[in-house]
Amino acid sequence: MDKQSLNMFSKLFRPKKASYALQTKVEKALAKYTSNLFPVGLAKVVSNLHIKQQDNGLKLSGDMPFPFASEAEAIVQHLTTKLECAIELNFICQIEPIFQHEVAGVKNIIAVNSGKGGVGKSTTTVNLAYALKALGLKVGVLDADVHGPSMPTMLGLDGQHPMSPDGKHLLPIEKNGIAVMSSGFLADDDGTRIWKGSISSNAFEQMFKETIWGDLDVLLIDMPPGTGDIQLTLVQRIPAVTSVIVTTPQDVALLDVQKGLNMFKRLNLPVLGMIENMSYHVCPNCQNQAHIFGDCGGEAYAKQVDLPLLGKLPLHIDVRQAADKGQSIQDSAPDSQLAIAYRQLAEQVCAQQYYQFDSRAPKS
Ligand SMILES: Nc1ncnc2c1ncn2[C@@H]1O[C@H](COP(=O)(O)OP(=O)(O)OP(=O)(O)O)[C@@H](O)[C@H]1O
Repeated sequence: MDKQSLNMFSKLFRPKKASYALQTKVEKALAKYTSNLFPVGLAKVVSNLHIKQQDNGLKLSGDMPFPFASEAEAIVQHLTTKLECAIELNFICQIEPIFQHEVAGVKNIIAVNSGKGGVGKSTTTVNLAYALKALGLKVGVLDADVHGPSMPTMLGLDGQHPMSPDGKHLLPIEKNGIAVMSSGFLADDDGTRIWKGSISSNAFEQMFKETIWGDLDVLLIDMPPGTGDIQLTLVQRIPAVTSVIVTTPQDVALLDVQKGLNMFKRLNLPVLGMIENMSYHVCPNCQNQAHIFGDCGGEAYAKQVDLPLLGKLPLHIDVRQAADKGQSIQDSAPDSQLAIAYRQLAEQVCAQQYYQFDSRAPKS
C-alpha cells in the first residue's frame, strides 16, 4: 500500500478520540450512576478513563479500585440509556495496597473476626476467599485459629503438609488458586505437631511471616473467636491490617461483638464493617424466609455503632454441606443466589477498604 492510501486507510479506521463535549457527557453519565457500591457516583471512582468512538457506539476503558462484576450489566444499561448509544465497558479492577507492611507481595490484609464462637466466621472466611477469587483477585487465607484450625477441612485440604524450600520458610498449600496456611497442616496425621513454633500467638506470627505468600491482592486471616492473645499479636506486630466482624442477628452474639469492638477501638484496629451471617433461612420447599436468630439484629446494630453492613448471608444447607465437604459454591453453583450473595459481599468488603482507607478514594 502506498503512503497516501495508508494515510487514508488509517484515518478511516483509526478509533476517534473523544471530543471535550463527549468527555464531559460521559463523565456526567458516570457521575449519575449511584448504588450501594458507588454511593458517590461512578465518575469519582474510575480513573484513567479513555473514551473511544467505535462504529456502533463508545468503548469506555479505565481502572476500578475494587471488583464490581455484580453491577457491570446495570452500569452498561445506565450508560446506554444516558448516552443513547451502544456501550462497551472495559474497566479493569486494580487493587492497590492501602498500608505499608513487611510481607512482600501481599497488598492488603483483612482479619475476619467475631465476638463469639460458632457464628460462622470460618465459613464466611472460606466463602469470601472463593468469591474474591471468582472475581479475579489473587487471594490467600491464613488460619490463625492455632488451637482449633478448621481451614484444612473446610477447604478440603486435610492431611496436606507444606513444603519448605530452605528449611526456614513454608510454601502455602494451594486450593483452586487460593494460597492457604494453617497450623492444621503442621501436625502429623495422628495430630502430633511437627512444627517447631510454640502454640499460640508466636505460632501465628511465625506462620504469617514465614510463609512465602507470593503476589496476593488480599490475604484473609481467619481469627480465633473473641478478644484474646492472637488479636493482640495481630494488631501489635502486623499493624497494617483491617478487619471485618461476623455476627448472627442474635442478641447474645451482638453483645460479644460490642466487647470485640471496644477492644479493636482501644488497639486502633480499623473495622471495615459487619457481616450478618445466618441472617434468615429460606425454606427449600416453599421459599418462605424465616428469621431463626432474630430479624435484622446485625443490621440494626451496625447502624447503632455507625459501621457499614457489608452483607447478609442466609442460613443455608448448601453452605454447611460445602464446608463439610471442602467444596466451593462458586464452583458447584456459580449462578445460585448464594454464590451471588458471597460475591456481592466480597465486592462490598473491597469497596469499603477503598472508600475508608485508600488514598485514591474521594474524600466526601
Ligand atoms: N450461613 C450458613 N449456613 C449454614 N450453615 C452455616 C452457615 N455459616 C456457618 N454454618 C455452619 O455453622 C457451623 C459453625 O460455623 P464456623 O465453624 O464457620 O463458625 P466459627 O464462628 O468459625 O466457629 P469457631 O468460633 O468455633 O471457629 C459449621 O457447621 C458451619 O458449617
